[in-house]
Amino acid sequence: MTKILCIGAGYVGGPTMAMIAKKNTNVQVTVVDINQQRIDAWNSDNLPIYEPGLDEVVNEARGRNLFFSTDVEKGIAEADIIFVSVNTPTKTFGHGAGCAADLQYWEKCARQILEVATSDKIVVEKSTLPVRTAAAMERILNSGRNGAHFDVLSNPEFLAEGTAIADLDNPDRILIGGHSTPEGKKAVQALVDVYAAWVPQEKIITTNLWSSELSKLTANAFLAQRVSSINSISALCEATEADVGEVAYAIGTDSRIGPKFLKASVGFGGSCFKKDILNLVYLCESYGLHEVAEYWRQVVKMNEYQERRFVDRMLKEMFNTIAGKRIALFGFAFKADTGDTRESPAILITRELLEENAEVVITDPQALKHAEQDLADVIDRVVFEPDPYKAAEGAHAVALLTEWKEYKELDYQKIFDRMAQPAFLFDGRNHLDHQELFGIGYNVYSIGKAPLKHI
Ligand SMILES: NC(=O)C1=CN([C@@H]2O[C@H](COP(=O)(O)OP(=O)(O)OC[C@H]3O[C@@H](n4cnc5c(N)ncnc54)[C@H](O)[C@@H]3O)[C@@H](O)[C@H]2O)C=CC1
Ligand SMILES: O=C(O)[C@H]1O[C@H](OP(=O)(O)OP(=O)(O)OC[C@H]2O[C@@H](n3ccc(=O)[nH]c3=O)[C@H](O)[C@@H]2O)[C@H](O)[C@@H](O)[C@@H]1O
Repeated sequence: MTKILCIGAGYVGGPTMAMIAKKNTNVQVTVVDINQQRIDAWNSDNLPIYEPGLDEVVNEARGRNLFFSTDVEKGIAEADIIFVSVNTPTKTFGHGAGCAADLQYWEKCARQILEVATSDKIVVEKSTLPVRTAAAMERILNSGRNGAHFDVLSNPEFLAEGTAIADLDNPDRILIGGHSTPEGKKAVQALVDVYAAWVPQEKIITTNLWSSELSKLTANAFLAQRVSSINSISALCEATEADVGEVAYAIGTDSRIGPKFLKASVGFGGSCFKKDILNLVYLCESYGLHEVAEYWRQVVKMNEYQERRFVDRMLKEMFNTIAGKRIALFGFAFKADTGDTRESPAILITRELLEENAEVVITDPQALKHAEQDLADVIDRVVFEPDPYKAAEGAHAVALLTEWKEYKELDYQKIFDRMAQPAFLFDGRNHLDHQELFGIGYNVYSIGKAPLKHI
């Protein structure tokens, strides 16, 4: 029986391995992590991440051919294929701080594999990494003296949070990068076989290692660029009374542009877009490609502009002062259907509102625990309220920051009746029915559209 190990039981490692185990009943899959609490949660009914459909997949495979453990060494010793899916955050210190990828967790794993392994292994980069990381990994792994041989593959993950299970079940493609040597090809084929259990062969793309590594950074950069592009146009729409939704629809019907990822918003968040673009920027800089670096850096700059612009607009429209005013933030997660708040625009927006001495109340159906951690240093200045009606009680403004479905279904008349007047609603996701809200009496401000105001 083939044994697969995954090091790192996070947003990628957990769901991805659960799907591999579900689809390959003849393969034993173990997911390990140094975080005991996380592993305990994976072994409980209360999984450590919120992801629609995840419970069912885990329940089907866990205990059968899917196991979660903190015994990293045992896992390494027994495995034939080792996925490494540890975090690769932006470096916060030393050379490349604020831009380069921090590879310390990855390298620690490589060294631990080298230390423990006594038989040949295929080591798969699942984490998102700078181009040519595999070369460094190969050098570390194959520096051992116990005769074990390691083939390094790149197999980046393209799932999006909130739709991880659907993305894993029916991926647009699986990308596997490897060497074209006989051993390299054999390793690639072993990984192709794992995915071929449910993914059609024509969707499994094999490339050289460097193309695979670079494709992951490029895919995220292109996706984020689309969001920044439409957000830049949203600013122009607000200045000209064009409607960004109409513009996005009109351009998206061009089959060369396509309709996806053109939703103007308060800004993109998530653990990866910013990190991966900065990683790309750093790589370009280190190869002396300064113009290319600057081109991509602008995508991140535009996103920061969009986040700040949202707060500036709130301030301006609420008579240039929000000091002492209660502002209810509807949603803190970086997108709907996840409890994840990493790089959520809500973090910067909360902090900017606090700078203006506003009284901030945060509500979110899944992300309040993470919100409390993100705002630990200002926790006594923020109220966390699971009930959106209570959050909005006495508020001068509601700002919708996450497009949770439940926010469409609230009774906005009831909310309006309990708010301070004039009542403001800032829809950072263009998620609600603005005409209806205006009819109730709200002053409605959305992204890239003319405001609907009574005052
Ligand atoms: N979150 C997402 O939607 C996506 C993330 N990625 C990439 O996947 C990688 C992982 O991301 P996430 O799962 O979000 O990170 P995460 O932070 O949720 O999980 C990483 C896990 O690795 C564990 N870990 C770190 N060092 C370890 C070690 N030496 N031994 C055992 N466990 C160790 C940590 O304790 C943590 O639980 C990153 O490179 C990210 O860029 C790629 C596609 C999607
Ligand atoms: O490498 C990663 O981590 C992943 O990053 C993104 O996935 P994710 O960040 O989970 O979520 P997205 O759906 O891409 O949304 C990212 C951000 O962009 C925002 N967004 C997205 C689309 C859009 O039209 N407008 C918009 O503002 C979302 O609200 C969210 O804040 C990519 O979509 C995945 O393919 C990739 O695997």
